[in-house]
Amino acid sequence: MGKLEPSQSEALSLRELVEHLRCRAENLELLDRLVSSFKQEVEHHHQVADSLKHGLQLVQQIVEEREAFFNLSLDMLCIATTSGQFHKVNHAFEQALGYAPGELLTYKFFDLVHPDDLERTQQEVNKLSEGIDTVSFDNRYQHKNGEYRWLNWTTPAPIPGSSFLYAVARDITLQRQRDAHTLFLASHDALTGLANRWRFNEELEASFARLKRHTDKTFALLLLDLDKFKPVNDHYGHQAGDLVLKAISQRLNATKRETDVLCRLGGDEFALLAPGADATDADLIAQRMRKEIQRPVDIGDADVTLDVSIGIALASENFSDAGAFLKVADEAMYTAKRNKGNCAH
Ligand SMILES: Nc1nc2c(ncn2[C@@H]2O[C@H](COP(=O)(O)OP(=O)(O)OP(=O)(O)O)[C@@H](O)[C@H]2O)c(=O)[nH]1
Repeated sequence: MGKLEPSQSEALSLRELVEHLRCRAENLELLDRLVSSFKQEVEHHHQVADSLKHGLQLVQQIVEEREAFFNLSLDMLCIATTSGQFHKVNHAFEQALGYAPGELLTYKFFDLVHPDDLERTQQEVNKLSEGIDTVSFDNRYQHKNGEYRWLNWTTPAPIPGSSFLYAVARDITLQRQRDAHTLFLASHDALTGLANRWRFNEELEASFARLKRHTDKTFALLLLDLDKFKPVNDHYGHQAGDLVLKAISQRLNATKRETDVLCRLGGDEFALLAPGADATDADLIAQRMRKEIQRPVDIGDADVTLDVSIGIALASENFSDAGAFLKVADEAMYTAKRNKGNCAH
C-alpha cells in the first residue's frame, strides 16, 4: 500500500468530521426529544401531585366537617358494629345518658335496652338485614343513674360490605310523659280520678273483642247509681256532694281487684268491669260495694248516708255487641232502682 496523498487524507478527515457532526446532531435531537418527554412526564407528575393534594385537602375537610357535625349535633348519634358493639358516639349521646367521654365504647347497644323492650328492638334491627331501608322505633334505654329514658331511634340499613350501623336517637321521655298525662286526662274523671266513660267504652269494647276470640274470657259488668244523691247537693251544697262522690270512689277503688276496671260514668253513676267474674262473684262484689257505699261519709258538718242500686250483666258470646250488653246492664240497674236499691241481674 502506498502512502495517501495530502489532499486525499484531508478529504477523509472532512468526511469523518461531517459524519461525526451528523451523529452529534442526531444525538442532540434525541436528547432534545428525551428532555421534552421528561418535561411532559414531570408536568404530568406535577398535575397528579396537585390533584392528589387537592383530593387530600377535600378528604381532610370532609373528615373535619363530619367530626364537627358529629360532635355538635344535638341529636344523639352513634356508630356501632353490626354485632352491636359501640364504635363511636357523640357528646349528645353521652350527655343524654349520663356517661363520660369514651365510657360507652365498652358497652354493646343491646346492653342498655330495657328488658321488656329487648325482643321488639331486636325484631326492628333484624328488619335491616331483611331488605328494609330504614327502621324507626322507640324503646327505653338505660341512663347511667339506672333510670330509663324513652328514645326514638332511626337506623338506616348498613352500606353493603360495611360492618357498621349508623343510628340517630332522640330523647322523647318528656314527650312520652306529656302524652301519658294527656291520655290520663282524656281517660279519667277529674273529680274522682277514676276512669271515665270514654275509657269505660274502650275497655268494654276490648273485653268484648277478647270474648269473641276466646269464649272463656267472660266478665261481669256492674252498673251502680247512687240513690237519692240529689238531696245531698240540695241540703249540703255541691261541694259536699263532691266530697261524697270522692269518698265513695276511694272506697270502691280500694275494694276492687287489680284486674277490675272501675269507672265513673258521670254524675252519681259508676261501673265496674270484672274480668272472669261469674254470677256468684258478681253478687259478692255488688254486696261488698253496697256495704262500702252505705257506710256514712263525713262531710264536716254532718255524716251522709247513701244507698245504691246495682245492675249486673254477665257477658257471653250470645250478645251481638257491647251496646246490646250495656243495655241489659242498664235495664237491670233500673229494675234494682225500682226495687229500692236491691241488686238485679
Ligand atoms: N256534687 C256533684 N253533683 C253532681 C255531679 N254530677 C252530677 N251531680 C248531681 O247528681 C245528681 C244525680 O241525679 P240523680 O241520679 O237523678 O239523683 P238521685 O237523687 O240520685 O236520683 P235517684 O237515682 O233516682 O235516686 C244531680 O243532682 C246532679 O246535679 C258532680 O260532679 N258533683
